[in-house]
Amino acid sequence: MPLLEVKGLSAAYGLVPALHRVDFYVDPGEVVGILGHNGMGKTTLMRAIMGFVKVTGGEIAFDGQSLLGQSVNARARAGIGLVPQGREIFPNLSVEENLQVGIAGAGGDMAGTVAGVLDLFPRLKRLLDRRGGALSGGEQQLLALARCLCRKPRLMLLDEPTEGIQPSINDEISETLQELSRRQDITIVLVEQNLDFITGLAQRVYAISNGVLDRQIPREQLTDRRAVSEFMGFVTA
Ligand SMILES: Nc1ncnc2c1ncn2[C@@H]1O[C@H](COP(=O)(O)OP(=O)(O)OP(=O)(O)O)[C@@H](O)[C@H]1O
Repeated sequence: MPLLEVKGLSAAYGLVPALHRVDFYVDPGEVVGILGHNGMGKTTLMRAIMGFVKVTGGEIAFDGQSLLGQSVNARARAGIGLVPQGREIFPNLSVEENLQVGIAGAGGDMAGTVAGVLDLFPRLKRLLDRRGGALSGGEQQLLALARCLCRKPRLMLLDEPTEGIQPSINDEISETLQELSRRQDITIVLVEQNLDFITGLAQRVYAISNGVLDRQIPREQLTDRRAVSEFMGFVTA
């Protein structure tokens, strides 16, 4: 059974449609990529799964249970974690405090959880006392990923983790996510415009274009930029 199954999902902002009958699934342990240009509906899709965007039709099932009608908090408790675009961190808290703040009061071994997550982020380990706002964009993205992991999600939704980030840190983010998917029982859905990043990580890749997501890009075509452009809704000359 898929861990996440999205069927015929539609969403709109007022009268303007943003997602049209989106269909895809993610099996447990997979890294699935969704490739799309600006404004094609990637963020809307991630936010709809997390419960921030009202859906107008279709179904989202997580672990066999419908998510529709469930609050954002209930979805988070069920094991879904969103790392939003724009690296949601607290700029005035230190790196260490940023990691603690989301799980304070949740019970359990907070120090152990933070230490376990930091094992995957050697760069952050060296910056524990640095204010979030004084980190580079790439370091902030690593911190946003680490913050999400402290809540021990089973499914991570990543909204354009490489946006505006230096290629050198992209490689580090990619390696961290690869290591994470090898080491832990975690499933990842990643929306991106960055083809190289997505093909380096994802086992399967879908294309989203104008809110329509119904086609997986065959693995062997991911190296053919013209074919990928066509899947993304732009036919090159
Ligand atoms: N709050 C909103 N109100 C009205 N329209 C919106 C809102 N948010 C997004 N849209 C519109 O919905 C469509 C999809 O936007 P979305 O942010 O999901 O795209 P995206 O693929 O994530 O783009 P980007 O790569 O630029 O972040 C766009 O046409 C956008 O203008």
